[in-house]
Amino acid sequence: MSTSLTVRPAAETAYDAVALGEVMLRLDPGDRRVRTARRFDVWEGGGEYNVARGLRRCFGLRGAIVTALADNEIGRLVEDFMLTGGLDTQYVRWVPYDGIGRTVRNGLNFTERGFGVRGAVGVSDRGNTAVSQMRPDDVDWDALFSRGVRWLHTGGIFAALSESTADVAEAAMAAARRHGTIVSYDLNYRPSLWKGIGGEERAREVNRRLAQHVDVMIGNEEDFTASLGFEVEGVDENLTDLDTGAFRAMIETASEAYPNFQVIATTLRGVRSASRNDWGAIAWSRAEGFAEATHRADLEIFDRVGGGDSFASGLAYGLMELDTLQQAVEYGAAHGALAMTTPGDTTMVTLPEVAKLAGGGSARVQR
Ligand SMILES: O=C(O)C(=O)C[C@H](O)[C@H](O)CO
Repeated sequence: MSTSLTVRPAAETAYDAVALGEVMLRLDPGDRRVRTARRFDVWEGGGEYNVARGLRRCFGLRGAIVTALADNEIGRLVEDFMLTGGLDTQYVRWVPYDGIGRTVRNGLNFTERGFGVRGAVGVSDRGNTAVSQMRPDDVDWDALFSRGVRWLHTGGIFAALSESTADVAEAAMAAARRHGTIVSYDLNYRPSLWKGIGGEERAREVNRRLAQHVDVMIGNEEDFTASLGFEVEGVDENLTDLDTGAFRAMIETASEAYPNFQVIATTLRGVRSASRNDWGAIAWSRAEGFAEATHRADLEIFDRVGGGDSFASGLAYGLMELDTLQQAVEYGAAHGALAMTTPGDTTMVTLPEVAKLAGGGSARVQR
């Protein structure tokens, strides 16, 4: 266990990680475009879910997902993916389907991954979903967390789904902390979601309220600015001439504003094109101070969606199972980098691959 956090020992818990969030069906046109597609690959994805699934599938920890789905064939396909992802689905709330989706439906996410100068394009079709209609008392949070949970992960995507989901997140986070569960939150600012419910002003009000229940706060520079109002001075959106000093200053300000934050972590991604990034990460903890992951210049990317979530799951794994914040941030950055080499939103890589890259290994053929 890292010296940055006191995480409950696995032996006295039912789950290592529980995620609260939406799980959508991702429709992926492969190397073509959505607008001219004739067939799609399907995957599942959701910012919060991807983290628990990564902890299960790559890192071998025990996880559950709390979400809601309309009970139709699409919802059951998402369930099939979640079962393949290895998460316990007993906390999925199944809402009767009305036959045409007038009152309740499941989220669809059409995303093409871009190539070179053509950026990735995402179109989500996720209004009026079962998960957006969740209420705080839909789940008996005290019953769940009294079973013993080491880690809860949720975030700013779930909080932005409707007027009610921020209250659901707050109920879950408060209950988790009452039972000694570490709470992580990825700000994941999505302007398209906040637009219908009060825009950036509401995003800040909601995220500032929820931040008071967070132990481990995660986001990139845009997230910290749009969601919490902390500026990273002097960087442009492509992070050219990256100066990590500006990130350190922002993190110090955030740590003073929220004494409950034990760890703050941000990815450093300079987007050179759809298929190339500069990639790194910086983390801070109250106990250990700053740690920076190895900076990877000009990283090749196959599918960037979910890279930040895989960073979060590698970081969480490190904070639960490894010794130092430096190891945790290296595992996060390595897992994020590797997850972006495969299609879909979720990880397809193994713990030995993450450990090797985090330790400075190369991509030489293994046979
Ligand atoms: O939940 C969303 O908004 C998505 O776009 C799904 C993706 O899996 C997720 O955001 C990746 O971080």
